[in-house]
Amino acid sequence: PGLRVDPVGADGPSADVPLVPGGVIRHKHGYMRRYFFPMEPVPVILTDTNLVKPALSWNLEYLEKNLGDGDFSVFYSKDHKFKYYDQAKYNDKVVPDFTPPMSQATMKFSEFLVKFRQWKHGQPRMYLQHPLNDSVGKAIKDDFLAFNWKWLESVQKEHNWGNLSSNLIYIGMEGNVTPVHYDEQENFFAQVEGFKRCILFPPETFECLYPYPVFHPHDRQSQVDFDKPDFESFPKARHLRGFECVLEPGDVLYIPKYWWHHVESLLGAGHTTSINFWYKSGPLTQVEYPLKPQRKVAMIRNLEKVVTEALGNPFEVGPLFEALALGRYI
Ligand SMILES: O=C(O)C(=O)C[C@H](CCCc1ccccc1)C(=O)O
Ligand SMILES: [Zn+2]
Repeated sequence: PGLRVDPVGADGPSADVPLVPGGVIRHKHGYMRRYFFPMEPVPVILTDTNLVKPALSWNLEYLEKNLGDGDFSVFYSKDHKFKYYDQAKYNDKVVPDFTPPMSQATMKFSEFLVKFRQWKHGQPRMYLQHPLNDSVGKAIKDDFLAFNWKWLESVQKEHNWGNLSSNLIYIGMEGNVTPVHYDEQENFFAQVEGFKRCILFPPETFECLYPYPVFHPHDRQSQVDFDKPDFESFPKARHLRGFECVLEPGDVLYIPKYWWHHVESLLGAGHTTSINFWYKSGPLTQVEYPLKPQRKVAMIRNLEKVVTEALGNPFEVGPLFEALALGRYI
């Protein structure tokens, strides 16, 4: 459905779409940021699961009235990117000069809403990301219980997944971006309000997305900046090809474990609300050959951990793998 029109054409960006450096692409519901790689449609979006049907009434007023008086985690970013970092790895100080790219605050939902509504372009953007837990009000609890758990449990059983680990609710500003990363859990991503573009890459794209070392706070995130790609440092990023879709309220996207995904809230389309369902993986299945890319990524992660631990210094890992491979394996 997205129309690729040149933003300076007749339909140029409307007043509320800030001049985006790389340009924007018109979509029927708003604008998408333009990136350097080709994309094709995600083949399957689940539109009839009724997974979060009761939540389709969760507009901000309803949430303010019913979310209860708990504290919520809100992230701030000076730009549009909310690049996740692992606080524990940050505390380990393995990467001495790491500066967190976003700050975090906790606040009541009503306080969040006030700040969220008075936001102006140029101010730090906000992204509420919080686990749905039993601190919420009764109406939300009832809605939550009325999610289509029957369907979820049938999929979980059919694919031998582990337990549901968490449901997070995400409330983002239009234009917010979660940069490309992978998670180590299966994920059913449900869109509740607004329009979210998801760009997916299969696990074997590891070689073109150059994830940070596992001990880095940005473990599982790509070093490639989609807004300003550094092809000198990351030459294979030139070969990126993604799958994209724009999720509408009620849509569910299956994001398989180890699949890379970039998520952005459409510009000019208002705030977004999403709920994800992360599942731990089930019991390790029989190793089958040829090895699936997911298995190779897991192997690489284990090798990095073992070798870093054994060397006692992450900066010796590169030289060791060079000595092992150069002129011998490559
Ligand atoms: O559901 C998912 O997996 C997503 O990535 C959804 C994404 C926010 C996730 C925040 C995050 C980013 C990196 C590591 C852990 C958590 C969005 O909707 O913006
Ligand atoms: Zn994710």
